[in-house]
Amino acid sequence: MFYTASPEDVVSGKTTDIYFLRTVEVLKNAGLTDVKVRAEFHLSSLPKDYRWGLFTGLKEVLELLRGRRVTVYAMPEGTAFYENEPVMVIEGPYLEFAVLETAILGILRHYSSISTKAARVKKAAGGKTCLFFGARALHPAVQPMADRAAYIGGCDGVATVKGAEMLGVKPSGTMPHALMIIFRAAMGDHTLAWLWFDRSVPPDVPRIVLADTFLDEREEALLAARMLGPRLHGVRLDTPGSRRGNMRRIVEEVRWALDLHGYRDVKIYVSGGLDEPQVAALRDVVDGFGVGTAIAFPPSIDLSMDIVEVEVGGRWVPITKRGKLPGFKQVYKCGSRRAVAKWGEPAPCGEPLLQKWIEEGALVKTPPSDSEIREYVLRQLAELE
Ligand SMILES: O=P(O)(O)OC[C@H]1C[C@H](OP(=O)(O)OP(=O)(O)O)[C@H](O)[C@@H]1O
Ligand SMILES: [Zn+2]
Repeated sequence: MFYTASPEDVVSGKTTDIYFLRTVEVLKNAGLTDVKVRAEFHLSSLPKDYRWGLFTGLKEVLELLRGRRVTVYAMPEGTAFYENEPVMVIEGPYLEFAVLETAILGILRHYSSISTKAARVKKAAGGKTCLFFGARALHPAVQPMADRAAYIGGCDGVATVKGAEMLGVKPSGTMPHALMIIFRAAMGDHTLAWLWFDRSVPPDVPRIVLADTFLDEREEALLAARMLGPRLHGVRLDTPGSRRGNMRRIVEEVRWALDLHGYRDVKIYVSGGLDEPQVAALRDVVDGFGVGTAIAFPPSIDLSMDIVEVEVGGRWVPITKRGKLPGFKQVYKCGSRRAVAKWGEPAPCGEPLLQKWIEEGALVKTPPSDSEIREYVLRQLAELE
């Protein structure tokens, strides 16, 4: 048995915090079943050193809310946002979505945390390829959403079959150290693993060999280049921490040696324990990165939901708990600046960001594809600090 919730559990509200079930009971007993609210999703403080967040997870939230008597306004999935900006607003009878608040926040926070970190790593990579290798850090049941979050956040590829299938892309990956270990033990020569890899995998799979298992990276890279010649697409250096020292110098030495021997086309990829600083430090000497744990377990984008208006006697009354800003708000993108204004007031500048996606339970706007969201994110990355 896996300790995972089924889609039915989620849609039926079974994954809710218990106090929402009790809240529903109390409101029903008090005859307050039809009170309509406007509930705003926002965050008060970004993680340390973060200047923006990336709003993702909307596609699944719309799936969850479809058919419920609510109207949903939200920034398009993949929009960069700042502190105290509403990213989404749910309007309708509170009891229509009270037991879904936990799930909605869980979807938005988990997606946005991974996507924001993926975007930061992709930005640190300065245009170089950045593959998400983090499946092994996660419970397999949620792994496809992590792949989607990393992909729409800007990663160029994902490594799992299921994640790639759901995204409609080919899975990206190279080979594990296990392959060379077995060939070394069973046939006395770990480089035979590369030969059998080349003979075995489909022709469209790039021949990227792991060149750090037993020998020095420069040595293994040259052995691979000599063995596979023009069939060798690249080498992956996943150097163990005990040998890592100055990774940049190791990469520069491998690059120099490959070029010296006429293998200028062989690319160099690096993986293993990478985060933003290491990616930024290596981006001018490598052709791409494999990043796992740092994206799979990112700092939390702490979105929260707060009621900001309640309908009383047919009129919307602004109301919030202390520390929040009452009232239904729109966010305007004014060039590189943002403005938040009361919904319905004249636009202070630029373009409104929150759009209507669901009206009274019916989807009124088609969500973009995952690759369109990723392109949208990459366009924004260029102007984000
Ligand atoms: O989570 P990260 O620290 O960013 O690491 C991500 C990489 C590194 C790891 O190497 P190994 O653990 O050696 O695994 P394998 O031999 O199976 O490639 C594996 O290749 C992951 O894809
Ligand atoms: Zn390994």
